[in-house]
Amino acid sequence: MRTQLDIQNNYLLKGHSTIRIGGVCSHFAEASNENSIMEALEYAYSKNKKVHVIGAGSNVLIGENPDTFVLKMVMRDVEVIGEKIIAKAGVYLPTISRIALCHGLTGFEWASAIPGTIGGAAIMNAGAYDTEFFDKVEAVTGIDMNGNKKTIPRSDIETSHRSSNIHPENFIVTEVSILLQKGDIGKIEKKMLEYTSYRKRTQPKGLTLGSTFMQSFDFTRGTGVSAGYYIDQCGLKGFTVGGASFSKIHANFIMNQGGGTFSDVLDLMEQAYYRVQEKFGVKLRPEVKILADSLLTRKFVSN
Ligand SMILES: NC(=O)C1=CN([C@@H]2O[C@H](COP(=O)(O)OP(=O)(O)OC[C@H]3O[C@@H](n4cnc5c(N)ncnc54)[C@H](OP(=O)(O)O)[C@@H]3O)[C@@H](O)[C@H]2O)C=CC1
Ligand SMILES: C=C(O[C@H]1[C@H](O)[C@@H](CO)O[C@H](OP(=O)(O)OP(=O)(O)OC[C@H]2O[C@@H](n3ccc(=O)[nH]c3=O)[C@H](O)[C@@H]2O)[C@@H]1NC(C)=O)C(=O)O
Repeated sequence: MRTQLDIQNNYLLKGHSTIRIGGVCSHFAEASNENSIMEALEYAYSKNKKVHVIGAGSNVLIGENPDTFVLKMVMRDVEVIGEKIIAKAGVYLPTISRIALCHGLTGFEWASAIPGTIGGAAIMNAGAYDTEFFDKVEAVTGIDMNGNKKTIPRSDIETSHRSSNIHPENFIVTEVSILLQKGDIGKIEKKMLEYTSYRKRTQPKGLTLGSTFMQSFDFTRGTGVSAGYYIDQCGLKGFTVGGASFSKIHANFIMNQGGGTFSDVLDLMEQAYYRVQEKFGVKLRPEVKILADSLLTRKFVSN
């Protein structure tokens, strides 16, 4: 019998999401290498459970008691070869920005205060300040749900706003190769400070999942429009359900004010979805990933 992986039953997930909401999953383990991923897949298959991967949990809203195997990526090695940085999936984005700065490499300044991991960023095509994760990616390596290892070159990866054709239900990202350019250390640091300062001015601190909904494309203006703009225009800043509210600083951020629940957050999302649709005819699309067994009563999630 294989014993390397420490699998825990009936595990409380709350601490693994940055909004600090979430119930008990049937199985939980931390993957520190590829073997542990293989072992988790085998075990989940034997128990007929789906595997859900989490990184920093900065974008995942966790339901009451998901009957699933949650695998947290804690693979955190980083290698720098010339202008290339090869990072394991559990490495935090700001760590890469700081390593790039130390090596005088430019192109990853945008991520210096983004609270996610490389793996989460690859699945979601993370981005900020008109830059996207895949702008600097050379290849993504991972393991499919049958246990096969595969490296996907950037040329085979299709991306759009906050999405790529790498889907977590088929593929667990283990490593990303990022190609940057030599730059001026002073300029790199200045850019990082500017981004961090913009973030501090425009986004709230606290228990949140960052942007709740994606930007919507405005065809007349030919640009993406912040969901925060639409939600704000509907007068929802500060609007509260139970222990959760829309931030007074940025309307697209839902804050857990203490004691907020999964259903409080879904109720807020529902309010925003229907009010924005009524006022602007725009259908907001959730940016947050929802880890829950059933959402059949919440039609807005799949609209
Ligand atoms: N621009 C900004 O200001 C912010 C951006 N973000 C971005 O949101 C993303 C969240 O990152 P993170 O907190 O680590 O992710 P999460 O832990 O929140 O996971 C989000 C989803 O991504 C999938 N996932 C995560 N890691 C992996 C992996 N290694 N392999 C396969 N699937 C994976 C999972 O899908 P499943 O459950 O289906 O398995 C999970 O539900 C990042 O892209 C981050 O940059 C977050 C906050 C602010
Ligand atoms: C926070 C995230 O990413 C953020 C990223 O940090 C910022 C900065 O570049 O740009 C996106 O937000 P965003 O579209 O809301 O951009 P912001 O710069 O915050 O806001 C744009 C504009 O919307 C308007 N706005 C925003 C919030 C608000 O309450 N009211 C309002 O009117 C303002 O005009 C503001 O100038 C990303 N979100 C998405 C879904 O693209 C995340 O992914 O979790």
